[in-house]
Amino acid sequence: MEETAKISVTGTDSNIPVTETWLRKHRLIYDGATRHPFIVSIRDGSVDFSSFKRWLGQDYIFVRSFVPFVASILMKSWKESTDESDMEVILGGMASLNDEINWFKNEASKHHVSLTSVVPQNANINYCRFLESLMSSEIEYPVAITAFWAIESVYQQSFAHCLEEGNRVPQELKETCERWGNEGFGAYCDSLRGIVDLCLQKASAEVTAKAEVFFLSVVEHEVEFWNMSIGDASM
Ligand SMILES: Cc1ncc(CNC=O)c(N)n1
Repeated sequence: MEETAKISVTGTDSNIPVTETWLRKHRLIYDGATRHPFIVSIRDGSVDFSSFKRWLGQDYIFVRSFVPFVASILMKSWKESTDESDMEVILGGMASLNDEINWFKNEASKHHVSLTSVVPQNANINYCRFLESLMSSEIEYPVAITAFWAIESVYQQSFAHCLEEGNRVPQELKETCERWGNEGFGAYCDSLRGIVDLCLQKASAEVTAKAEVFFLSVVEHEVEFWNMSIGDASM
């Protein structure tokens, strides 16, 4: 009882960081993204390789749209952030995307996936459109950085879950899991989370409420993205 009484609905309780209140409040939907059947199948080794290849090709397209999105966050942090170190965290994220694009090309050739002939599927198109809408100058920095943290953290938690004790990840997919599930990427996500919590501590209730809506949208888009990867017919 004590515990629940402390949870603030608006996220303005200064004792509990906003991201913590959201993760408690939206636990089920969040776990739906980080424990999706596609992720579970990678973890237990039952993954269908055609699903993996589909994911690989689609995610390459997503990551290419993600780069200008991160660039727009960098711009917003330069204009709107009160903390100089934000820019360095975001820049670090951008730098790793450069490496990531090369990794995708290399991985695709290993699995005989032709990246130039991948046709973006609906879930991907919708997600990329969503990213583009967040690049608008109308979107406040705290809202945009919230979405950014959520996007990175769903991948980090999903792939870190694959690497947990007792996993049966196929050899060919270990590197993929390591890419987002490694400790360094975890620390980077924690830094982003810290930025979000600090930003929202200072933000208005209106901006905080808007950030929560976008947090949930990210989680929903991530679920749709995994659904698309396993070839869900409803896509
Ligand atoms: C659909 C999706 N969400 C998050 C990430 C992780 N961020 C950058 O790589 C990703 N690659 N793809």
